[in-house]
Amino acid sequence: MTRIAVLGAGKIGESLLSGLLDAGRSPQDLMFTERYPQRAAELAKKYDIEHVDVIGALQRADVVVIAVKPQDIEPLLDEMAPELPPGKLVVSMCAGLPTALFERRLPAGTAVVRVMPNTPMLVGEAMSAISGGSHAQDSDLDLVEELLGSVGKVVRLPESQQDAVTALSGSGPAYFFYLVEAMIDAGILLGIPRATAAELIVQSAVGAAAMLREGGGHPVMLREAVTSPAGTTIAGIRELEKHGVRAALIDAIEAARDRSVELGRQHEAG
Ligand SMILES: NC(=O)C1=CN([C@@H]2O[C@H](COP(=O)(O)OP(=O)(O)OC[C@H]3O[C@@H](n4cnc5c(N)ncnc54)[C@H](O)[C@@H]3O)[C@@H](O)[C@H]2O)C=CC1
Ligand SMILES: O=C(O)[C@@H]1CCC=N1
Repeated sequence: MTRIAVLGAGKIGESLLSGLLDAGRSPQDLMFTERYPQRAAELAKKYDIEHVDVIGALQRADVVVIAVKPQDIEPLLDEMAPELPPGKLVVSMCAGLPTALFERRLPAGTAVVRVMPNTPMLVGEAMSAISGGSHAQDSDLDLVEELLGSVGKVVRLPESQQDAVTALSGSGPAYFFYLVEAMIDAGILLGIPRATAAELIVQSAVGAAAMLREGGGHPVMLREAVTSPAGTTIAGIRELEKHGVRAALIDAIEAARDRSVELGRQHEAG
């Protein structure tokens, strides 16, 4: 069985470990590093997975998944570079960081796959986009697709699209959570208790997501079906248009894309 080490067990690292366990992977095939001892101890206990140091992870794992913040990548690469044995597959989940950075800093010929996942991995509903670096073979992409396919959907894309993907599906869940949060606030304004408002909105979000995915309908047609002539929905839609919500979302996603590009540029000289 492929042994997987996750370097940096924060939100994404934990989501991956938890998702892989739920998908049936044995705890013996998983390991992680984590710089905060208390966090490491909590996770080792919760999931019965071994906490190892970086050298142990690089020696024992077949696939090394990097899940530290882009801002923390430099010291980790310094630690990895002299210790990475040949033949290991390096998978980066770091926003903005190009495969070329890892290829430049790790031993020559290292196979690198860049992934942009998202936190719904925790419940087996991730959207992950994967791109191979210049030494990654089809078999490396197949392996990463199989791993991430067990915790959600996977698409293969050219690396040039990864910054846009980061803004769309990497950050995307945050924008849905933000909308849900705002809609619950609206319920409070209208005098509905918070718990009831949350139940109404969360189930509406789940139902709408299921219609988008399983009903195969176009979002415009689905929205039109809710929008009756002289009805309630159009009164609300007029306000959304008046406040420029569509343009705000487009601008938000463009800003997130730009930030991803910037995160990559910060490491260009390294
Ligand atoms: N949170 C999200 O929704 C998504 C995050 N990402 C990417 O995943 C990566 C991780 O993000 P999060 O999990 O949100 O961050 P986080 O801050 O929750 O987790 C990072 C973890 O790495 C640990 N760490 C840092 N340097 C380390 C080192 N040298 N050795 C061992 N552990 C180390 C930190 O203590 C922390 O627990 C980032 O690069 C981010 O761009 C990608 C997609 C979605
Ligand atoms: O906010 C971030 O930088 C990370 C990357 C995509 C989602 N969260």
